[in-house]
Amino acid sequence: MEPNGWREWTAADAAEWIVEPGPDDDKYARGVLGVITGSLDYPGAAVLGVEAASRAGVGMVRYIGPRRVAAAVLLRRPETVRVAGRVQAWLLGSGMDATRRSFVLAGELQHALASGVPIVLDAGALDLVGSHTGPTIVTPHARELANLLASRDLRSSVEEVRADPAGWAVRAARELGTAVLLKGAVTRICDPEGSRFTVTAATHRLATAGTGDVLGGILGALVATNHARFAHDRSALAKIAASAAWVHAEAGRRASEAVDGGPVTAMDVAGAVPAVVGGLARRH
Ligand SMILES: NC(=O)C1=CN([C@@H]2O[C@H](COP(=O)(O)OP(=O)(O)OC[C@H]3O[C@@H](n4cnc5c(N)ncnc54)[C@H](OP(=O)(O)O)[C@@H]3O)[C@@H](O)[C@H]2O)[C@@H](O)CC1
Ligand SMILES: Nc1ncnc2c1ncn2[C@@H]1O[C@H](COP(=O)(O)OP(=O)(O)O)[C@@H](O)[C@H]1O
Repeated sequence: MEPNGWREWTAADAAEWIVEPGPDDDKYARGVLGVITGSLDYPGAAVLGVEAASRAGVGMVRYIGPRRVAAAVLLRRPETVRVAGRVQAWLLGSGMDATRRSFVLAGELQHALASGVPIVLDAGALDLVGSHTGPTIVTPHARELANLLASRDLRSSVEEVRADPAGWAVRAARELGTAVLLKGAVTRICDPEGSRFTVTAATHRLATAGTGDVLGGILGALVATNHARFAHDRSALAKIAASAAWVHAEAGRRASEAVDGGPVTAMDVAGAVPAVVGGLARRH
């Protein structure tokens, strides 16, 4: 246990948030994840997030985004659905630039935020925190958190956030009124209710482009598949986020182990996710 109530999330904890499909389940009952990510500048973020969500186990992924980005997503994951419809959770913002948001995209994001379902806000959608209506988690790295807080008149710099990530994550959760997942070698997850969890990465090889987009996909999938539990547990989102970070860290470790401790790509991490999820499910 770290000071001030921070607790390292374990495999046993994460296993509680892996939902196994049953005989009465269909794709809708398991949970549908809506994804609005990627851009013409960063199409890969959409591909990686959808790949990771699909690999983490979800009923269906609906992808909304530019036609050319959607084509790249479908090339990799042809089971992705492009038709709008009901979802149990949204993943918004990876690979987007908040300063270059089209009118159409702004409308789609607002529609998702007004839906009342749980939301994961990443990268280029972090500025939209506050217009959410359902349980929401923001998933910044240190620079993104510093920028987000500065835009809310909470003076902070990336140096300050790096010097005291725990303190700034808690401050952000209080200020924003949402759960916070602050990425780093130690990922910190907290919420306004007082949840405080850490996930310590087993390999620093995760510090490579796109692994955060993979984390977003894993988290989106776990939120969608745990949708029925939000009504009974006010800290559900923080616990799900810690579980997603644990799955991500373990997938990174296994992907690197598979190449004798060598380098991993973001797609390698996504590829290792099914075995990690399977291993957790075996603990049930
Ligand atoms: N494949 C994909 O589609 C991927 C898509 N991705 C998507 O990209 C989006 C942007 O997210 P991000 O976290 O990369 O950028 P961000 O927080 O805006 O910080 C940028 C700052 O970094 C700094 N900087 C730049 N170069 C540097 C250097 N050599 N050495 C040191 N510093 C350097 C630079 O600061 P400066 O040059 O001013 O010092 C700049 O201000 C986001 O939507 C994400 O999802 C990513 O996941 C990657 C894979
Ligand atoms: N030094 C490190 N050691 C282990 N994991 C790290 C390290 N630095 C970053 N990570 C992890 O890698 C991921 C990077 O995410 P992010 O910063 O959003 O990058 P990107 O936008 O390129 O996907 C996060 O899950 C973070 O926790």
